[in-house]
Amino acid sequence: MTDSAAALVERLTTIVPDFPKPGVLFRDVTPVFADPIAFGRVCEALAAPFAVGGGFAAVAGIEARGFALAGGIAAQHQVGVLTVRKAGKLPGDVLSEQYALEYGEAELELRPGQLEPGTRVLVVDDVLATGGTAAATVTLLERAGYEAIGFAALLELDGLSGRERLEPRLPVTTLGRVPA
Ligand SMILES: O=P(O)(O)OC[C@H]1O[C@H](OP(=O)(O)OP(=O)(O)O)[C@H](O)[C@@H]1O
Ligand SMILES: Nc1ncnc2[nH]cnc12
Repeated sequence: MTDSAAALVERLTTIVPDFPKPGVLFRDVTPVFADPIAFGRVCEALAAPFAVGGGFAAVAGIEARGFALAGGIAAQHQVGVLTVRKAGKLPGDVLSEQYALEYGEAELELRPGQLEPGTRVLVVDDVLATGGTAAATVTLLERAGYEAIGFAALLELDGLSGRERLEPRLPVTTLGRVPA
């Protein structure tokens, strides 16, 4: 039988204890990216709920693992990619947002003016934990004048309220829930 995208994520994701800090159970999804069948299939599954209705005209990938997913989805749907990067990586004028993580503080940046105002953008990342990263990304996209139409991730971590934080702002799809 053909494995579903959710089954592939469950089977291929590995758990790394105490990374990047003691006490964190890190979910490493990079084996999903390395598997040619799984990568295409998860990209299809992440975007499918958002391809109906008005669809999306761009995909925003969050550094770092969101970049791979955004590229895969964008190629399948023939739309462009926006890269949402950690502070200090993008040249020129940037919009910045600070946020809190499961394991620290960080800042994300986006170059404005790359797409038409009102462009419908799907936001993608590997893992939804507290939702701080995704919320900061949605804020950056809105500040740039775009419409964030949904958030999609491979995994969400239970008990960190990421979904609860995001759903008042936009629809959320993930391919699996795992303990934090
Ligand atoms: O929902 P949150 O609590 O905000 O956490 C989710 C974020 O944490 C991880 O990235 P990380 O910040 O570790 O950076 P990396 O991609 O550079 O490893 C993950 O890839 C998400 O982007
Ligand atoms: N436990 C975790 N595993 C992978 N990515 C994460 N981002 C935040 N928490 C994470």
